[in-house]
Amino acid sequence: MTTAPTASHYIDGSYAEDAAGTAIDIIYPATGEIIGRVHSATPEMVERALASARRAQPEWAAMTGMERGRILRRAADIIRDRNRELSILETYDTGKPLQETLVADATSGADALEYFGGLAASLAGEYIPQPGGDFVYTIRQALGVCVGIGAWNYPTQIACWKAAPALACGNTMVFKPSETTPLCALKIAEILTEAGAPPGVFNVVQGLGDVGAALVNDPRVAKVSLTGSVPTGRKVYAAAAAGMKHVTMELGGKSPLIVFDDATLDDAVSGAILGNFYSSGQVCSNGTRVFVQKGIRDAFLARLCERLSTAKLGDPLDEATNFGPMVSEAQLSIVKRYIAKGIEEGASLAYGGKRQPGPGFFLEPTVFAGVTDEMTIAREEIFGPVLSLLEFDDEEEVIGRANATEFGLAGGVFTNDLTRAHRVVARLEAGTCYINTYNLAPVEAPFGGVKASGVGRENSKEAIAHYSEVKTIHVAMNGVEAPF
Ligand SMILES: NC(=O)c1ccc[n+]([C@@H]2O[C@H](COP(=O)([O-])OP(=O)(O)OC[C@H]3O[C@@H](n4cnc5c(N)ncnc54)[C@H](O)[C@@H]3O)[C@@H](O)[C@H]2O)c1
Ligand SMILES: C[N+](C)(C)CCCC=O
Repeated sequence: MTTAPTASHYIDGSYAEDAAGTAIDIIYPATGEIIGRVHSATPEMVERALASARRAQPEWAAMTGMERGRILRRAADIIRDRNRELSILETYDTGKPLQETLVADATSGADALEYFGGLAASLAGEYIPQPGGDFVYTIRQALGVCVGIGAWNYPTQIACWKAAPALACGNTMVFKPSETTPLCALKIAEILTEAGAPPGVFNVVQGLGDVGAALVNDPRVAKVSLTGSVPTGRKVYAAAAAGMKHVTMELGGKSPLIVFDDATLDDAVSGAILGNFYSSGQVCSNGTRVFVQKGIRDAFLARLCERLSTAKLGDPLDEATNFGPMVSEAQLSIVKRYIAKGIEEGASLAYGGKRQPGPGFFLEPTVFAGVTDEMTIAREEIFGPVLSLLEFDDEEEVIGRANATEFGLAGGVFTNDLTRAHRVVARLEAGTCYINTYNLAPVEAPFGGVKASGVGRENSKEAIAHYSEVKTIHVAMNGVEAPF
């Protein structure tokens, strides 16, 4: 399978190239080898993409929801048919194990296209009766040209989670993938064209933050949806506000996962594994602050370390591998610095912590015990396979500590006392909470954060409100009275 893309960008229904743009190497995280190259979009490419999206939008919005939905659902079918090929590409782009990408990436993208394709025909307004037979009705209209900007951990999923609701509502999109993972969004663009999306409906341009900023600042853009870190979110939100644009911000987290004494031990350990080591820990919603009640603490730590010793690190294309490399040397270095900081500040390294010898960006799953709330590893998003274990005594205490963060993406609780479970999640300051499970994100359910972790929601019917506007129309049936 060739991984090198046909060209860097996808504009107006076909691939486009401008070699004048700065070259960006595509590096396979498992070997460190360069497997392709794209060029950052020049101002001319950005202009072509925005002009194409602008041109295509009225015609796309004028199609019925049924017609748009049919195209999105066809794209979902094509993605499912090519799941293996797309999953391999996702693995080359990110390094995530094929075992994982086969079930979590293109499939999640297909779910989004199928779900919003199904909703597209039902996007309707309201009829509101008024005195004397007058009435008001509302219609739901597209915003116009939307910009999507992606992070590197879920390149296919992020492209689809943004494109599907945007396109279902009659918007067009210019999407900029992360510079670290430029491959997968191009395939989604190609597939949407194959499914019947007119030229310009979904465009992809490559580049770093400057290209993202050029898109966000363009006056033709009505909405910006970013998946990325909080610092980038602050910049993008501010730039969008200057243009009074709509935003969706899917940002970082430092989520609490609370394990009470009465939890089923192996389920709680499974939750901690899913919430810390899936995608080598590079997941926004990860429950990286694992608060364990004192009575179960030793058993939890022992069982966690025992189960981590069975993780299979290695070639991500081998379907037996369940723990892959970090996405890049740069991200690995960031995480190694956090590990060093954890040791320096007095946390006890209970498992892992070392880079694997050989090529690629492999880092062992890492567990710190004896972590306190003030330590850097308990406060900052690490975005790597590092779990911090903190101890607690009682419910009231742990809720206060869990909420003592600027982030608010997710939170979880493991307990067999379901009354307590509901009581605790009701008080967690988080957009998505889990009871006796962790890190699920089906397309039918809203996903997003509160506090610094984000604005708006992706997925579910909630996303429709973030990609459309309501127009109110007042109709008089009995003439018009005026004071003079
Ligand atoms: N909440 C979620 O759903 C979610 C999902 C995945 C990742 N994330 C977060 O993403 C982060 C990791 O991804 P990352 O390192 O790619 O994030 P990042 O913030 O460095 O970059 C995200 C994207 O923004 C672009 N960008 C950077 N500066 C910009 C600017 N000034 N204007 C416009 N665009 C700009 C980048 O090129 C990239 O495409 C983590 O914080 C993680 O928690 C959040
Ligand atoms: C589907 N997951 C695993 C919750 C990932 C959502 C996107 C965050 O990084």
